[in-house]
Amino acid sequence: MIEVVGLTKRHGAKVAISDVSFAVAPGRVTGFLGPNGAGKSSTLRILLGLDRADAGTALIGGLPYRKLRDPLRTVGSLLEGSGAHRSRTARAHLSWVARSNGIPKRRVAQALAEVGLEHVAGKRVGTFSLGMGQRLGLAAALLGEPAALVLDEPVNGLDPDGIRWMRRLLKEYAKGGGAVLISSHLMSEMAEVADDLIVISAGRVVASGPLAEVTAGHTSLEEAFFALTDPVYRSGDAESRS
Ligand SMILES: Nc1ncnc2c1ncn2[C@@H]1O[C@H](COP(=O)(O)OP(=O)(O)OP(=O)(O)O)[C@@H](O)[C@H]1O
Repeated sequence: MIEVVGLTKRHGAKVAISDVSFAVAPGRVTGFLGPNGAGKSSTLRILLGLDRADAGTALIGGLPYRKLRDPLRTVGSLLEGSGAHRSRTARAHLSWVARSNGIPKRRVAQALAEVGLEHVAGKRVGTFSLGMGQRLGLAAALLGEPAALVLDEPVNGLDPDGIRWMRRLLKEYAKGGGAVLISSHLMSEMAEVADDLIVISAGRVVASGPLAEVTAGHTSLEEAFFALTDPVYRSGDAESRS
């Protein structure tokens, strides 16, 4: 469903990502895991047509985002908050998104219910907590009933109940055949929700595959992660030092 091949992006002399390749399959939750600054947002911004790569391709359903006819019907996304205007109500915001993307009006109430915001549909977005804003952003992502979801740090700002709810929603979405790509720097989160994992460090993919495969030979995802991302381990110096 999502295919990224050889993606490279520089900001001046700084290489944000280098030769990043991975695939996201339908019916699976794929976790994009890496420390802050590893290149997750840079990759997702290119995938969603918000930035251009210096090399490589990023395809969703076989097309680059900018070539999709009805993007929100193919891929729903959440990057840094809901993007809604503070003076708009949640319902007005989603109605506007629906109208401008050829999505039937009935989906507005449905999406609000799917994220548990139906009781605050008439409230201004400016009064929302961080968690409510995340839910609204997710409602916009779900609006077009897309085949793929791409979410950058979706549990940010959610309380423990909200985190559990988000996990369930993403798992259900994948169970229904959706391809879900979520980024996070939280290992515990990924261990709970991901079927497949892509680990990125310093702009490069250092491991990818089913969660069990990536963690094989390690006692936990945390241990696997440090073994994969610590340059000392990676170069094999860990053994030669002992
Ligand atoms: N517009 C920019 N100009 C200069 N450098 C940038 C720009 N955007 C990203 N970078 C650099 O590229 C690298 C990757 O950043 P990116 O935001 O993609 O990482 P990330 O994994 O999403 O981390 P975070 O979770 O902190 O956002 C970082 O070193 C960052 O400083």
